[in-house]
Amino acid sequence: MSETTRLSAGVKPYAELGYWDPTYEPKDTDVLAVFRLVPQEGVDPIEAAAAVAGESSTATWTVIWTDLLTAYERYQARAYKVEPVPGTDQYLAYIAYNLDLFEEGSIANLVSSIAGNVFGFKAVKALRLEDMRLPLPYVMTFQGPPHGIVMERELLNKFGRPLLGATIKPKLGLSPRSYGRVIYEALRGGLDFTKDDENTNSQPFNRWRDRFLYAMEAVHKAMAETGEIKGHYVNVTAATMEDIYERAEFAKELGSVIVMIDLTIGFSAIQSMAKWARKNGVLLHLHRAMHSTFTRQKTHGISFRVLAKWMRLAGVDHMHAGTVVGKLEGDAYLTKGYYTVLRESSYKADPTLGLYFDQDYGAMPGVMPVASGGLHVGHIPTLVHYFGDDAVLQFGGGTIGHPMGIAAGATANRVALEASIKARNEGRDLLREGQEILEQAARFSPELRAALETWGDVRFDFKPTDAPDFVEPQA
Ligand SMILES: O=C(COP(=O)(O)O)[C@H](O)[C@H](O)COP(=O)(O)O
Ligand SMILES: [Mg+2]
Repeated sequence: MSETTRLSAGVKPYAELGYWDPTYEPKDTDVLAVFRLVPQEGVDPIEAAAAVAGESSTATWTVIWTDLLTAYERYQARAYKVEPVPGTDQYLAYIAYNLDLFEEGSIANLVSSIAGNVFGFKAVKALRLEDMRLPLPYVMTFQGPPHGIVMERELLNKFGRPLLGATIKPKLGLSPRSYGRVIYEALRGGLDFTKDDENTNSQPFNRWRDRFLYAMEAVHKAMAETGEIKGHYVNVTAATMEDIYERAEFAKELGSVIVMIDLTIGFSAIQSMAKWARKNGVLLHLHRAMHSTFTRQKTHGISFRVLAKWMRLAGVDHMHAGTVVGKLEGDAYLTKGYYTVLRESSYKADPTLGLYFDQDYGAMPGVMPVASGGLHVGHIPTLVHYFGDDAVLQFGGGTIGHPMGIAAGATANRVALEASIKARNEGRDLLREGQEILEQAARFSPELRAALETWGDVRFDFKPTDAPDFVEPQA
């Protein structure tokens, strides 16, 4: 476009200002984003896509002469592909951003850029950030997980199987001493970890310092009795960074191998804690509290796969990533896609897993995904089938609700897991033969037998899908 055209004042379509360029070939170093976009009635989808590209990079609503004081063409994001989603009013808009638009190593900057204003644009009825490709030179400006999956296994000295955990329940109301007793029972019974819940912070009936003391006493006792390394995710979530550091330091002093934060503390606080965790040799567990407010709707918000990618870069060792089978929503194939985003060193685009772009993380370690929410022993073969070894499987109610007690609940989970791993290693099909494998193991485990009798029928309406119910349209 000539500079005279550009310079003439007034409001011009974003598409005409260079924010739409179907001939653009994305560079290896570009940040790529794909948005699911529903334009308002009467709005051209290409103009809507160009508007998103404009607002998330350099543009404002009218032509401004100061653009000419910059290398504006370099800084303009470009919508380069807009595809209709058949049978809907939706479009997939692909946008490329020059790497210079982003500050190194800042999730806050990335989110303010890509999601700053565009979700409130009048031109779009709905908008969802489906996926992003983050180029390796940009990935390398982030610290990433403080330790990662490989180092976590070395620290814990646990290999060849998923790890087992439990959220302490009831999540609110227990006194510190009773709380510690639940931790001790669950760990001595066979779990690797127990965990504070997302809203277990420092309530009047259970202040953080007291909770940490009793929790860590329980952990040390269970370790001494079992000869295994154990952990309790002490939730250090608090109102200010000073408070968070104070709690994390105290957890470390008490010998905790892991601390926990909630997503609600914010992206920069998470990055600060990632640095603290690496410096102090403590694992960092992230609960995704609040994520469903923006990840759940299918046409508006931000996909969980994008959040998972951001959190890997921000730097956590664990992240809740869905279960497929439990009490919370989640499609099997899309959830597998989230696990891929968290764990693999690199992967190729795969529409069946909801992965729109290739991604290369270089040497950045993987995050251990955590499956949690409404799980019980009956789910274990399916979970191992879908997620393999590098995951934490967590059973709160499914440990603490066991009719023979908490330690028995933990033992039932450990036996079911080890039986499933043995069967898988012998080449058995965990999806088809899961029930039979558990029944066989229960012959030698009264704890597993009782767990199956109590929860065996609780399915949360789960039906294993053989094929994804979601396939993205091809151009
Ligand atoms: O309290 C629990 C699980 O308790 P229970 O095992 O008794 O259901 C966790 O907060 C959820 O796992 C959150 O879900 P997600 O991990 O999917 O974010
Ligand atoms: Mg919870």
